[in-house]
Parts: sequence; structure tokens; C-alpha cells
Amino acid sequence: MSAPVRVGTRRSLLATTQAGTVAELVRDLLGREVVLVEVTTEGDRSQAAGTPLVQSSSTGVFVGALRDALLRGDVDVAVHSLKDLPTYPAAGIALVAVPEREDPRDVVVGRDGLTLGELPVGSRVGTGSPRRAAQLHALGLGLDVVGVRGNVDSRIAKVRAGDVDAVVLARAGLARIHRLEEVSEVLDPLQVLPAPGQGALAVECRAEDPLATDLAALDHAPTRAAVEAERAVLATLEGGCSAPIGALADVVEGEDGDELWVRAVALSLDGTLSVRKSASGSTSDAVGVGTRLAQEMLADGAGQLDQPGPAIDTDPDRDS
Ligand SMILES: NCc1[nH]cc(CCC(=O)O)c1CC(=O)O
Repeated sequence: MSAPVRVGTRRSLLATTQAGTVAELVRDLLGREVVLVEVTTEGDRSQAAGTPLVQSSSTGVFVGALRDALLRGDVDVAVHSLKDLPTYPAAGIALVAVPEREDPRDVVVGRDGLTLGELPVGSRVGTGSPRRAAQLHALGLGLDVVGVRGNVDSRIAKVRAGDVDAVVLARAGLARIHRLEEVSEVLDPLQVLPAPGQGALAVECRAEDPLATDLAALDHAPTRAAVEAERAVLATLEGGCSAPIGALADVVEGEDGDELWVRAVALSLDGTLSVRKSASGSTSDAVGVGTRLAQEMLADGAGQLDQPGPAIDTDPDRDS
């Protein structure tokens, strides 16, 4: 009998649910005993203390403690929300599998079941995400975007308590904790693009652990290609700008095999300026497709969005 496989997770309901899903997959694949091990992360601590959390996804505050536990040998597998992973690799750690992802779109939980378009001008919409805030502003509905923090549960509770008129959340998180009935609107990616990697899970192991090879079977190739393209967009844009970024890739069946379609946006924080582009290519060149898309966005000014100053006037009909 071999020792049980220890799957490390953050303590929130969403995190333990996600880790439970992966634990089940590992159990079915290997036929071994699997246990969940809760690890307290810096992100959880600062969230509890109420300190502002800026760009949590890019700094990876939710990720570090789990990876430390993995490297120390306290756990054998770490499960993260892929969108919370930094784009740069971690020494000694392998991203062994990205299982099939949930619907990646953002959703609205509004008071009285209201959609964004039905909310009166000046309504308070809560989000802690600069990406969501910028895209909400860009809709031009006159919404008042206010910062909210905390886990999915407490953010929904703020709507029910009347603190805010609506909140924007990842549909995937609500699906995983069985709260989809709270949703009043699923946001069309044409208007609001999700975070790169949203809805997908990341399964990590120590790079040299034989388990890393065993668990590769949990990888879902189309999801892997999509999130690699999205993360390549993010990694390339991060090099040239600090603007909020949304990206979404889909794998569709083409005439010559599977094709990858990628959409991305970079916005100024107030949503008044944005660069939006799309590209397609082969699933076998996911990183290339995402990287080239981001390079085109930088050529179109995605690197200047965080600079104060007047909007660039590109109107050919302007009297000059
Ligand atoms: N930012 C925190 C976070 N990280 C992952 C999810 C949801 C699950 C996912 O996007 O895969 C959430 C909550 C949210 O954005 O509503």
C-alpha cells in the first residue's frame, strides 16, 4: 500500500470544492487514497485583515503558500484557480494538468434579478477587479463601480443586504459552489472579456515527482491550448503595460483540424481607452497566437493606456 496522495488547497469554500474535484479525478485515475490538506495563504490572511488587495492575480498572493507547501513536501499536489497563477514559471514546480474548464464568462448578481442594462444610472456595482471595473465603465451605463472584497459568498451577501446593487463574479466560481441560481445576467464576452485562464484549474506537482507524469492524463488538450494562448497574451502585455487585460480563447473544429480563436482587450483603468483585437491560428501554436496578438495590441497603443493625457484622435473625418 502506498501513502495517500495529499492534495493541498486554500481554505475557502471555492478552493476546497475545486481541490475536491481534482482529488476525485486523481482517485479515479490512480486508484489511490487521496486526502485534502488545507493551507492558509497570505491572500487569505490579508483578506481577513481587510487590507486592500491590488491585482491579486498578477502578484499571486493566493498561490505562494500552496507552492511552498508543495516544495516542502507537506502536500503532493497543489490546486489553484488558473487565473490566480502568475504568468512566470515557479522553480521546481510543474503545471502538470489543466482539466476541462467551466464556462469562463463573468456574470452579474443583481438585486431583484436586474441585469446591468436594467440598473438605474448611478447604481452601485461591486468588484475588486480592475479588469471588471474598467469594462463596466466602458459600457457607458453611468454605473458607480465600488470596491468589494471577500469570498464569493460574502460578495453575494452584499447585494442581498443592499450594500450594493450588483456584483460581478466568475460564473465558474458560482457553478462550483452550486450558486448559479443567484445569477441575473451572463455577460457577453463581446462586452466583458474574462480574465486569462478564468474558469480553469491548475494542477501542480513537484517537477521531479513521478506523480507529475502520472497526473498529465488529467490534462484537457483544448482547455490547455486556450489558456496557454490567453496567458501568452497576458505575459506579453505585462511586459509593455500595467493596464487591465481580458482574454478569451476558444477551440473550434476547422476544416484542417482544430483552430484556436482568441479575443483580447486592454483598457485604461477608467475604461475610456481600450485596444481590442482578435486572432486565430493552430492549437499547436497557442503561445505563438497569443503572443502575436498581444504584440499587435502593443503596436496599436496598448502600452500607452496607463499614461495620463488626452485620448489619441484617430477620427479621419475630423476637421483639422
Ligand atoms: N479572483 C478570485 C477568484 N479566483 C478564481 C475565481 C473563480 C473561479 C475561476 O475564475 O476559475 C475567483 C472569484 C471570482 O473571480 O469571482
